[in-house]
Amino acid sequence: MNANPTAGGNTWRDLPAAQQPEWPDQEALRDVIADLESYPPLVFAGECDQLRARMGAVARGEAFLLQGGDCAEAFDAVSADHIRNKLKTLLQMGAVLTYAASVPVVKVGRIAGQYSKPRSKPTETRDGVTLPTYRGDSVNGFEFTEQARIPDPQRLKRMYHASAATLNLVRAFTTGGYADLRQVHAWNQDFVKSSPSGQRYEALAREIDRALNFMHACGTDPEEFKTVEFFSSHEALVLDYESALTRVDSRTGQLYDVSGHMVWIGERTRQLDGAHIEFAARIRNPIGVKLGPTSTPEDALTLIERLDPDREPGRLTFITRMGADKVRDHLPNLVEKVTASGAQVAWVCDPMHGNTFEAASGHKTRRFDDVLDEVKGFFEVHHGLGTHPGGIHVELTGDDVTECVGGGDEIFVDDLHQRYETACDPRLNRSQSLDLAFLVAEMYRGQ
Ligand SMILES: O=C[C@H](O)[C@H](O)COP(=O)(O)O
Ligand SMILES: C=C(OP(=O)(O)O)C(=O)O
Repeated sequence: MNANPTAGGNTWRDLPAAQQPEWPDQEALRDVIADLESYPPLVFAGECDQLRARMGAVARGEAFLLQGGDCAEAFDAVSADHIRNKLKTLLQMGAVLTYAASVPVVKVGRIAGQYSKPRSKPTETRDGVTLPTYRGDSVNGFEFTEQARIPDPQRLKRMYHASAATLNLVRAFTTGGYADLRQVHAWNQDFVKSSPSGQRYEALAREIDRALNFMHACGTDPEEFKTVEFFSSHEALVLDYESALTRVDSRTGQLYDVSGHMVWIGERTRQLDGAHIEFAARIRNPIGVKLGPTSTPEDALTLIERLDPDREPGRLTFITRMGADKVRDHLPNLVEKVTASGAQVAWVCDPMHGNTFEAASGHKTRRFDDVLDEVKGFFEVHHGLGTHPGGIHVELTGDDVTECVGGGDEIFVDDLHQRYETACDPRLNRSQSLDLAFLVAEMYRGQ
């Protein structure tokens, strides 16, 4: 695999690129880019192809996507505990969803690269002091000081190393026996037994138990339970980083962004004539595009033309994030028109980003019920149209934070300050995430 910026990975440079850091020292940036171009890939292009094939199954209605993780990963959270808790939560959710959906669940983390954030405003003001906004650990520091908020390109190298360390541990856990399905099920049984909210899922957990015993009795090779396929993803936001990690695949001569298996383009950077779509069009990774409530069917069709000209199921995923109050009105027209065009995209619901509000305490938060309601609306719309509700994309953590309100072990607005640890948007905590998985599972079975 060769770094070859002349092969087409840099064509975005001629176009307007939204949400890019204003690096104060261009020479330092150039040095960093040169270093990044010399680093080994974080993922292998063949793995990206594998994920594209899995996403093809999602697009055809034969699999379900579970994509989740932090809103913003942080360098100081690259620890065994944080990574393990997050992975454990995702695997537990995956086990419940697999049983309920009776189709393979493709598991993709917002992990090992989710270090850059698009922001609504370029500056932030506190107590009369105005500073540049925090744009993720890949760009500047969270601390509210003038020095910390200066974009520093050296952070792009820290992002690479933090991603490598995270991915290394994820690979070790998922292939080394930690993620054994029987172990994952035992964790779910613990959740059901020990948490007040878990108890309502006892019947489902018992059914899963019986299914595992049945497979065991039938002589299923226990080795098959031992490993799990898991992929990484992040928003391809800072294009200097993404293009420095874009390489020509020696097998095929095509370009891959080897910073992660899947990358997505966000709601704020999906301009049809902008740099991000141009960048995404050049690489062979599976691509996601966020679609908010202002997206039109024409936008969606143009995105398909640009990003999936060959109409290859699995290449393009639309991650809709309408808001619970809008999903039932806005989504049908998009899905109808795209389906009528003959394109086979995967449809995935992000029930987080359209449901954010500010509590009186000043904390950005989301109501668990709104999150659940958006997923419900998403399922309803797809059932109504006979299309496949392909998955969920969720901001979550495996830690017991207090960032979103509601859930079975209810968090109240007054609790938010207790463990509000996100660097950007509020995440579901461990128990809220498991709640969501069980409730989506019930939804799936209620179809
Ligand atoms: O995660 C998404 C965005 O980066 C985030 O919602 C932006 O937050 P802001 O509106 O506080 O800038
Ligand atoms: C920025 C994000 O979402 P959106 O682009 O949908 O606002 C995100 O998922 O981190």
